Amino acid sequence: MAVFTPVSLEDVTQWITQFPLGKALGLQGISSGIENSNFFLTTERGEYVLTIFENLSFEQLPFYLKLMRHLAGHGVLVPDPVANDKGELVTTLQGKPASIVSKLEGRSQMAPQPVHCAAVGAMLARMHIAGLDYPLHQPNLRGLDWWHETTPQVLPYIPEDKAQLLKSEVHYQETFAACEHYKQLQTGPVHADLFRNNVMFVGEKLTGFFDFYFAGCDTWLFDVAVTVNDWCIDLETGVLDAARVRAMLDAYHAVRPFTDAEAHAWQTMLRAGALRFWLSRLYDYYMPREAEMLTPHDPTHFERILRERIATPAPGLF
Ligand SMILES: Nc1ncnc2c1ncn2[C@@H]1O[C@H](COP(=O)(O)OP(=O)(O)OP(=O)(O)O)[C@@H](O)[C@H]1O
Ligand SMILES: N[C@@H](CCO)C(=O)O
Repeated sequence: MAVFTPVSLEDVTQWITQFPLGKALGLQGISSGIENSNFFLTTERGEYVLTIFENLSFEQLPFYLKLMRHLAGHGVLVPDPVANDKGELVTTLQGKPASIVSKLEGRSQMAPQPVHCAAVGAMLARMHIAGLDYPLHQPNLRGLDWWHETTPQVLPYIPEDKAQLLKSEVHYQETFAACEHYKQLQTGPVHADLFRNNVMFVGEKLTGFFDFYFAGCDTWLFDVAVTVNDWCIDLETGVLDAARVRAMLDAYHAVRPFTDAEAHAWQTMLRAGALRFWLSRLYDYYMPREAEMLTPHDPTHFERILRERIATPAPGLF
């Protein structure tokens, strides 16, 4: 159940007149998702997704929605937000911030093959390049500073061996982030949460990336690491599947070649990608916020991935 704020077709009849979408013909709550209230919205102009934001504020939302608008305008396949008659992408519905975006065709590919990983890698590289001239800046709010301040909050809840690993990995990442190699890494807007459930496919054809609400400015390589850590693994063990890794990295590299600095940082960045989600899952598990944690994600999945990345070198970037 992921409709926290109920909305009926009647509720949107008047509201929708501010958008160039004609009349609302149908509204259907979407059951998956745990952050926001989402609805499929049918209008005289076509199919859309209406989102009511349960946690993000009016001040925070323009970074994400304008980024989607910018990327869509540069030919990257993402939901395109619809502006109202005042040019606003975020408006008020049921007293909360709300937006309408185009509906992507297809469904998530939860058992990806190399062909799907290649499509994701190529689109990710296109997205990074398209973001270069995006004028707004917001740091990755789940980046190094957040790891630093969140680690002490979860330490009291976890056993000693996990606490040691967490502390030493945060220290390792902070040390790396201070070095010259790290400073040479290309940065810009990144998705930062490009898991299998945030990409749509029709068969082998990628139709779009969505759920940009963890996006922020960070190294491009961090985005690649997060994506590889989800798309190219055996879900039981966290072990990388060489064929899927190769397909994703080669497709990315063909669009935007990796640099030597990135090759140097790659193994560390895969660890960073695992640490980020281990920590956020620990945090959500031990300190759940009311609406969100209907089904907390399993933190040990990313602890396993982190241990595996430390123990076994991954295939190189190129
Ligand atoms: N633009 C879109 N086009 C097609 N379907 C969409 C679109 N946006 C969302 N959906 C559908 O709605 C579901 C929930 O969306 P989403 O994953 O963004 O939920 P959420 O609650 O915001 O976030 P989370 O994934 O963190 O729980 C998706 O799994 C997808 O099926
Ligand atoms: N992708 C995140 C959830 C937030 O979208 C996770 O698996 O922990």
